[in-house]
Parts: sequence; C-alpha cells; structure tokens
Amino acid sequence: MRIDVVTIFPGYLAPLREALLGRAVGTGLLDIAVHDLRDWTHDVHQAVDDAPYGGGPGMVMRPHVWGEALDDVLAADPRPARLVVPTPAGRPFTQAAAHAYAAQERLVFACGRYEGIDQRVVDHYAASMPVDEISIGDYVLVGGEVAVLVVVEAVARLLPGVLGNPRSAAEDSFSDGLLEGPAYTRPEVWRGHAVPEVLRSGNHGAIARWRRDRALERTAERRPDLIAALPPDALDEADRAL
Ligand SMILES: NC(=S)c1ccno1
Repeated sequence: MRIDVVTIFPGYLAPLREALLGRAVGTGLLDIAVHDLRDWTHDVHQAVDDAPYGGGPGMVMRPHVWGEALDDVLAADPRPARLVVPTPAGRPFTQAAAHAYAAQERLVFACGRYEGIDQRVVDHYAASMPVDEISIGDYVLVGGEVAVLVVVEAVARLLPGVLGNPRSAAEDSFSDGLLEGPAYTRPEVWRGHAVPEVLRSGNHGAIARWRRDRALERTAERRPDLIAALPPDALDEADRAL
C-alpha cells in the first residue's frame, strides 16, 4: 500500500517512521510519502489560506494550492487512490472503515488546517475518484495531521505481515461487534488483586465463555449502541442468559 500525506506541517507526521509503522515501511509493506503543501505556493509568503466568503472567524485553505498539490501527488503513482480528508464534519471513522482502507492500493490524505479546506477541492476530486471526509471523533483538533496518524496506524496494523501475530487483529475490539474484555498477565496477585481463577484453570471452553461474558458486560455498560447494532443472530442463548 502507498500512503501520501499532504500537509503544511510535515514534521507532525514523523511518528509514521517509528516502531510498527517504521518497520512496515522498512520491509516494504507500506510506502509513505509526506508532502509540504507550501511547495505548491508561488508567492513570497507561501500563502495557503484566505478569509472565508460570507465572513466568519478564521481562514479557509485556498483551492488552487490544493488543486496543484493533489494533481501532482495523484499523478506520481498510477495506482487507484482514495482521497481521505479528516474533518470534524466527516463521517465516523470506524474499525470497519479501517478494514476497508486496508484493502485499498493507495490512500492520499489531505490535512486541513484553520477552518478547513475550500469545499470545492473535495467536490472537484469526488467527480473522478473516491473521496471520504472522515472524523476520528466528536471533537475539534487544530488540524488533520493527528487524525491521519490515528487512521494510518489503525489501517497499517491490519495489513498482512505488519502485526507479529495476525490473530491480534482478528480478535480486536469491534472484530465481533463488541469491546474487548479485561486482560491479565503475571503475577497472579498484584497489590492484593488476583487474576480471575478461570484464566488459570486451563479450561479453554470456560475461559472462552468467561471472556465473552466480560466483553458483553463491558459493551453493554460502555457502548450500548454497539449491542443495539449487533445482527439478530450475533448473540447465542448463553449470551442472552448473561
Ligand atoms: N475530529 C477530526 S477528524 C478533526 C480533524 C480536524 N479537527 O478535528
């Protein structure tokens, strides 16, 4: 997979070269290119924003700079790309979306700043390629860069070969529509808190049942919306008896 990120703060994306993502790049599983939007400005001030039509606070990022940048970035690789624009006004980015993105050959991220990118940029490219305006949560950041780090990590870990144990991704929170339950490791007792006995029993059936029950309880308590969204056949008789 190739990932391009266009931003006015390339340094914000440095973590993409670290740890798991850095190894994925090093082994060729991931190809990441970060581009400075200001490289496509032509004025001495390298202006990328201007006052909003209709008035209001803040500045809006100028369409012609973005158009020149995205034209060049998209033309740099023949693989079909999906343009992804993080914005508080976007559709929620979910684990399902992460899996969908992991199947893409190429993702191009446009990082907005200020009050965002002139809407005509999204509208223009949406006429010729898939474009997603996505949000990582109901809060407002200073720009899209941090959201890109979140999305790229959520996607990259799903790529074959990136995680040491592929079962980790298969048993993620949300993989079965539920939150993951609690996890424990040694020592058996820590500051008077003992590991649940069933986890030390070696009874794999009982352990699986206990883990499922704890996941159902946690999800019902913290995210009842996920329970409500489960398909009718998702809960078996034992689940319903909980
Ligand atoms: N919530 C998201 S994705 C965002 C982007 C910029 N500010 O907030």
